[in-house]
Amino acid sequence: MTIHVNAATSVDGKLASRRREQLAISGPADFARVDRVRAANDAVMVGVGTVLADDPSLTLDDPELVATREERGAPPQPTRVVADSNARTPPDARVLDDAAPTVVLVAAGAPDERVAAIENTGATVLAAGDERVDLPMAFEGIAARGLVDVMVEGGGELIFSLFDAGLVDELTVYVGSTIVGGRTAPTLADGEGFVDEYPTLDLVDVERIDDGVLLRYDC
Ligand SMILES: NC(=O)C1=CN([C@@H]2O[C@H](COP(=O)(O)OP(=O)(O)OC[C@H]3O[C@@H](n4cnc5c(N)ncnc54)[C@H](OP(=O)(O)O)[C@@H]3O)[C@@H](O)[C@H]2O)C=CC1
Ligand SMILES: Nc1nc(O)c(N)c(N[C@@H]2O[C@H](COP(=O)(O)O)[C@@H](O)[C@H]2O)n1
Repeated sequence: MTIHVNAATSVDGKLASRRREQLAISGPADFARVDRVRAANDAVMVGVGTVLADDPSLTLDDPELVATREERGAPPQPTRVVADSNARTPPDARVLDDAAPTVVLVAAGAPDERVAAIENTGATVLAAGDERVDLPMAFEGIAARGLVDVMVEGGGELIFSLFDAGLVDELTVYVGSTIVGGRTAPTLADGEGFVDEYPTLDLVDVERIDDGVLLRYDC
């Protein structure tokens, strides 16, 4: 199993503004790179905070990338995965449309009626953990369904938990040339934050793309 986290931040490390609305930090070349990373993976994952804030589709729009996947015997679109302990994903969210398969990871305590509403859209609901999605257990569950190479697009709460659990293999961060600011604006890694011990990463590549820089780390 491999877990590749990719995100775009401002120079000051923000994923979005304090309004928590989707912010285009990447330029066209970086968005095209993100699509190639999506195409290379079995699944594209976000936390429910990103679904509620951005209503992303998490699909491939470029027919050439779809064709490349089909040539290697993969499904046309990667499976979308949402970490959503309490089944808060709205049934009309774009991640629950029929453009690609979707797995919603919930906790055992998720309300039955919300789980049923998600299942009625055709998505698969997998329970892992009691109160909150247990990420190692959840990844075992999706690996059993053949989803072994996973790209995670955010947001900061989910990314922190993945580092906290030691689950990240690769991190790519596109740093756009802008300042967002705001003490409550989401950052690359939010959660409780580390103290005393911090994950250290190996910087393996630096590349200029559009008007920013792509940093690539082994974790
Ligand atoms: N620039 C970029 O590259 C990106 C920017 N964004 C931005 O980030 C913001 C959203 O980020 P954020 O609010 O952090 O949301 P996340 O997408 O990280 O979702 C966080 C939620 O995921 C759920 N979750 C389930 N299991 C876990 C777990 N084990 N660990 C952590 N979270 C878990 C939690 O809700 P629950 O307890 O209900 O399960 C949690 O509140 C938006 O403003 C969006 O625009 C997002 C992605 C990329
Ligand atoms: N790589 C990257 N650069 C940015 O500037 C971004 N704002 C994001 N956001 C992520 O992309 C998702 C949108 O996906 P769709 O275009 O709707 O498929 C969004 O939800 C974030 O995960 N990423």
